[in-house]
Amino acid sequence: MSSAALALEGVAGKFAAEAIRQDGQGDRNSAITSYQRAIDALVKLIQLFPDNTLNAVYEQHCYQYKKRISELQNSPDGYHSQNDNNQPGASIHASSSNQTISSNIENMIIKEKPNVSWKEVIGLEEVKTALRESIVYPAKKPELFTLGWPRGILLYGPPGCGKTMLAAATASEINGYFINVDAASMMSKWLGDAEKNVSQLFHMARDSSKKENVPVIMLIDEVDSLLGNSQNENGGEIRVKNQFLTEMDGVNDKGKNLQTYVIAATNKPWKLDWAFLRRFSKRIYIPLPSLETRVSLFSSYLSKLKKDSSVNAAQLAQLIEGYSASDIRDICQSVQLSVIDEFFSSAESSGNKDLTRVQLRDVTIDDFRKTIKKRRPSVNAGMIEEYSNWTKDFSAT
Ligand SMILES: Nc1ncnc2c1ncn2[C@@H]1O[C@H](COP(=O)(O)OP(=O)(O)OP(=O)(O)O)[C@@H](O)[C@H]1O
Repeated sequence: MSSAALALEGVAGKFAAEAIRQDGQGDRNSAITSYQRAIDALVKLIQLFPDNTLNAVYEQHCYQYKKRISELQNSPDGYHSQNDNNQPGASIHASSSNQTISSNIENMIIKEKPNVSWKEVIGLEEVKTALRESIVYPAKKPELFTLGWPRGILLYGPPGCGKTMLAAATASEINGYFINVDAASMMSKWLGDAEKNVSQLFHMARDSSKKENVPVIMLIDEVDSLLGNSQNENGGEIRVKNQFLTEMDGVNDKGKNLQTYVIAATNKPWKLDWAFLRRFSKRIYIPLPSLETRVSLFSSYLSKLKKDSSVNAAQLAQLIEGYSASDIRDICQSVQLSVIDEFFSSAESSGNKDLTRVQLRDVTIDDFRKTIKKRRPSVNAGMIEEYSNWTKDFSAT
């Protein structure tokens, strides 16, 4: 989460805590004002950061605060309808309410049958082979694996190179559910006790797999944030980690009857300790795209662009060594946006309201050069060296 989002979240949390205290003391008017301020801060947070995975949780808080404001405004003493479990604050500090934690967890995870295919993941052929061997084959023919097979797979490497896509494509290949969880959000104070979140999550994955008899792939993104430096109020990182390890042991020991796989993803594998790594017996590096992959990435994006003959995937791929796949996508998008911008500006300045008469101009290689000049790769050379050092010591495919 960005520091601006964190700061805003802090403001909302402060008002909410104040509201709950005032509410508890029977200070109705102050409580209403503080609940309203908490709502305002949360609404702003949701508007400014629409992609934040915690937004569903914030919305739920807003709903509860609004409900409480209307109770306070409408009943003579404002207090008769409450009990401890449905106090508005119970879900913020949800340390004792399993039900709230469970609904929060369900809100923040996406359980879906994904429609990403292997073909859409460009390059990374060795990684796809490793995932086929570790997940796809055992899921399709478990009886062949008399010695068992690994359930925990770690994907590590720079951001934006396909870790999430690969996990989703694997789930799609075995026609399974894909549960995508952001570990940093799971540790957030808004979701209460992180230790319970972890067990709830595994419980839900196992349950879905058993009840519906489908394999489940659980992707835990930013898994390093489970293991330290979190904002967990109780400072319970060790307990969270132990809970996670226990759950992983449960998954690893279940034999061929359990079709639940845990893919952990991280950009900072060096933050993971051995107790953790031991449970992830496959550890696979997802590198920056090679020259060949960059050519394929550009070819794929260029095929959807209106361009002139100066634009050529092989030449562009040479220009952007060190960039990630998502950098490449962003560059192509940004080039397209700049010509679309021109399209609308020229239509407006010529007073031409009929957009069908204006022509979108072709993208040229110069458009790309300008955009690339303004945009640095999102990963630096120092980090790549760190990955390669870590790979020497810990990779396992
Ligand atoms: N190998 C790839 N082939 C095609 N597109 C890719 C590939 N890798 C990344 N992309 C593009 O970049 C976007 C981000 O990729 P993805 O989320 O899989 O990266 P990630 O490695 O999981 O990043 P992070 O570490 O930030 O979570 C994808 O939605 C896709 O558009």
